[in-house]
Amino acid sequence: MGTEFLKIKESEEAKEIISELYEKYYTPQSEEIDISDAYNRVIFEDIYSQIDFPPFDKALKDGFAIKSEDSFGASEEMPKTLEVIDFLEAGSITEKEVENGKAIEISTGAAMPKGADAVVMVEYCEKGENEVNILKSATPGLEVAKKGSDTEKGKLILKKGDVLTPGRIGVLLSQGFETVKVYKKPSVGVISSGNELINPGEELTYGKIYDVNGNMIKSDLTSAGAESKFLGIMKDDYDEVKTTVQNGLKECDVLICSGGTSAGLGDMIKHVIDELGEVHVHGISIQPGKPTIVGIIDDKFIIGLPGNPVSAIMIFDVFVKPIVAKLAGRSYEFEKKVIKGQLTKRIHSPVGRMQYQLVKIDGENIEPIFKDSGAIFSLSTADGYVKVPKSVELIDAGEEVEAYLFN
Ligand SMILES: Nc1nc2c(c(=O)[nH]1)N[C@H]1C(S)=C(S)[C@@H](COP(=O)(O)OP(=O)(O)OC[C@H]3O[C@@H](n4cnc5c(N)ncnc54)[C@H](O)[C@@H]3O)O[C@H]1N2
Ligand code: MOO
Repeated sequence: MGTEFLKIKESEEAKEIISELYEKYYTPQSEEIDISDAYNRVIFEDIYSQIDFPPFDKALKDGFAIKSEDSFGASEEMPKTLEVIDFLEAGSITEKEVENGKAIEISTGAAMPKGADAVVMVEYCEKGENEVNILKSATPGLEVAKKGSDTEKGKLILKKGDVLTPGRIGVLLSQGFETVKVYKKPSVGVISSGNELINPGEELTYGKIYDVNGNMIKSDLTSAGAESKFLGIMKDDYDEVKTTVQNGLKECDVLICSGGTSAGLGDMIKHVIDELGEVHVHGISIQPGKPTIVGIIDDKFIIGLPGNPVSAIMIFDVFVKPIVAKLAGRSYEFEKKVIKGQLTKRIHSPVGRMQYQLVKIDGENIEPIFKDSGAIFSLSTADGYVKVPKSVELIDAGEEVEAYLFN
């Protein structure tokens, strides 16, 4: 088996290759789901209002529906007295019409009766047996929501790509939608590889370590909008890697492996992809994450993340998450925010590799905290990273840098 990297790619070149492969092999899919399951899903096509909302002129307060002109000049000292001819609850209707000198008692949410153009709140009325004293003058339209005043039939109410928040689900419910067409969540499988890896709950014997990458990457995939599955740990055994990869690809749109990507004896992923498909990237000129692999098998992405957890999550965040998010309809949510500040400590970076230096941010202070690619605790305290260009060996404390924030 060969042990050499393919030609190492620059970071931007690798991104372009990934993006071209995405365009060639992937198209976002949709599915119709029940509105009760719609929370946090992404709308697949523009949605137009099917009805006016509110669908009728609606009373906004409990009180009396009147002709506003009948109340002009009314006050506590000089109330206007009107005959009460009916009572309207929300959901009920009446054939009676409000004429001059008449009123209909009305509940919040009821349809306005014919003839009335205002509601006087019950607080400004004195109710008698069959009549009511109006104690305050009402303007036309007072305490009435006109039909279609919130949204008119045929108006664009939600756009393709909108994430379904409770408020947006509320809009769909007000329009009577039972189902909604959303982006189908891409199914993405994660596999960890390495003879040294053990599952949580297993005894930690000498030389073994707990698997970090599997469920760490799975959780980040969930945040990108994927249906993510951890498919377990595989040993550094060619046949086991091959079978696990083949089975994973049957049930997933994208398969992500970690570990076994570099040039060592136990590093099988590249050879398996060579046999089953094609390796498009092996090696990116960045730190951490140099041994990254991008391949295609059966028209699907197979990604080999470096085993070191910091490298794995950084490579996932920079190169893989954006395409998964795009397939899930949420790419724009993962555009990186950039802030400027001063470095608190000097950064050393390897010449010839772009470095993604983990940083902690405190106001204008940007503190480099990258130790090594296996130091998971430093990752847990990082707010983002600073990109150190490959030609730069050192950035001094006090210099201004740009930090890219994790989402
Ligand atoms: N001769 C060379 N050796 C290495 C190179 C190189 O270019 N030439 N690159 C180094 C770099 S950089 C990295 S990063 C690592 C990545 O290699 P692999 O992807 O083959 O990863 P492993 O060797 O399997 O593991 C590396 C390290 O990470 C730990 N690990 C692996 N998987 C997990 C996991 N799921 N959870 C937690 N920790 C994990 C593993 O135990 C090792 O300590 O290669 C260098 N070598
Ligand atoms: O890419 Mo490795 O991640 O430098 O440690």
